[in-house]
Amino acid sequence: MARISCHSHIKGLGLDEEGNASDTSSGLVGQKPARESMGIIVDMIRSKKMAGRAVLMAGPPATGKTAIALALAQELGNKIPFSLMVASEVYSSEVKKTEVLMENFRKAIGLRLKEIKEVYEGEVTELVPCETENPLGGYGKTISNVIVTLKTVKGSKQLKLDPTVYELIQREKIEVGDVIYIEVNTGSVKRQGRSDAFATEYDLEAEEYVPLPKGDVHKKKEVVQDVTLHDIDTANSRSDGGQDVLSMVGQLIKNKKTEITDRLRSEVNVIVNRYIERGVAELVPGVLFIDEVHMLDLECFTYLHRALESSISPIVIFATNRGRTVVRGTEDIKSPHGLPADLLDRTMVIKTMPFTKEEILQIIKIRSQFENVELDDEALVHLGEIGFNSTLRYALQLLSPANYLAKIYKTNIVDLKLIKEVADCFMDAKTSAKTLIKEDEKFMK
Ligand SMILES: Nc1ncnc2c1ncn2[C@@H]1O[C@H](COP(=O)(O)OP(=O)(O)OP(=O)(O)O)[C@@H](O)[C@H]1O
Repeated sequence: MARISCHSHIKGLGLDEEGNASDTSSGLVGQKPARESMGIIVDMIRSKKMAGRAVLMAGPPATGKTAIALALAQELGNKIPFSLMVASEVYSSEVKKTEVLMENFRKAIGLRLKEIKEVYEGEVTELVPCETENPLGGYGKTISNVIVTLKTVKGSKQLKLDPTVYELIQREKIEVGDVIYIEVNTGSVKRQGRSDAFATEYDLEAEEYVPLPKGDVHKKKEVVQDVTLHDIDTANSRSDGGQDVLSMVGQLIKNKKTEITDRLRSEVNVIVNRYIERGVAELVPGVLFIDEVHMLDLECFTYLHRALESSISPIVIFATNRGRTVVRGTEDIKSPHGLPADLLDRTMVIKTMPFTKEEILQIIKIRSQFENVELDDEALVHLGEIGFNSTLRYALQLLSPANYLAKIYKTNIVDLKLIKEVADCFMDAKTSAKTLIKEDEKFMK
């Protein structure tokens, strides 16, 4: 069963070519001004004019701040890094607050490495392993070499390769008809996809089809790899980490937070800067999204202020649903959104507004389709009412239990009676708060 998260229905900002938002598009409903402002930010990020800036998304709970930020990530695609954190993540007993922030900052800064490699590239037209008697005796046979013929638009070439390369070919599951390249220096083999000539007529396929390469089989090729600074830090924190950024990229391992020291980071920065100066690498400032930013304290804000001014800063997007509140880490300094005045001054604020009844109905409809919940009209209208009178989140959360009840009652359609039944089972936050106040009043009497 596929897992569905609360934002899975969001596929992008849903803007047209001129950057205007329609009522409902790409899973997003309403919030047109906020979506259009985000659209401008996407363009500025793409043209690299946004680094070191901060954006604050402010609005009441469940008005789509996180949803719009995730839509921005979808618009940016996977070549621009996007790192998402919730502010309370910084409070760990093992890792310093600033360390957590620094790690997320570096996850949001990408590096595009370009390397000119000498390769053999083409579509495999022949793949024949040659066997010989095992030189150590015994009955088995061993592979002495492998014959691979590669074809390009310009011509074809037969290569006689070492048995170790054959192992790599097997590991990459390469067959005749695949387009591959073999690096001359390292012997590593990379499968780029299946040749266009084998493309089928299916509407949906897992296979990626690539055109027949141009030029000679033996050539110099520019290979591009996208990594983040955090990837390089982690690769380097290994005891056997290499000295060369490019060689380290291939050795990415699991996170080992405590091993990445400030010294290591500054060493990585020096190497990265050298690569940038030589034109081998290009810095790609990405996006760091910090949700519930009012949870950060003064120490974190001071750190953020400094980090935003550094030459390699990503774009930072904050989100909060608080109005005027005390800045954490101070005695009683109140500030809008719980952000210190100087940091607030640096940010551009995007506002999200409460949804109308129509918009709430539309979102519930999209979600019910996404979660495969068949609602009848009355049930949909009633859920809309619930969403409008309590919160959108509460209405969305009732969908799954209602569907579950429907299964118990052996029906496929969730009707008004079922929605009323689940709404009786689970209380929303507002009703719960009112009940508690009443209880308190009774107690005081
Ligand atoms: N404009 C929208 N279109 C479609 N779905 C939306 C929209 N806005 C919010 N949603 C959905 O409503 C739910 C709540 O939204 P979200 O978590 O983004 O709110 P939020 O503003 O970040 O809330 P909070 O301030 O409590 O963190 C999510 O499931 C989200 O996908």
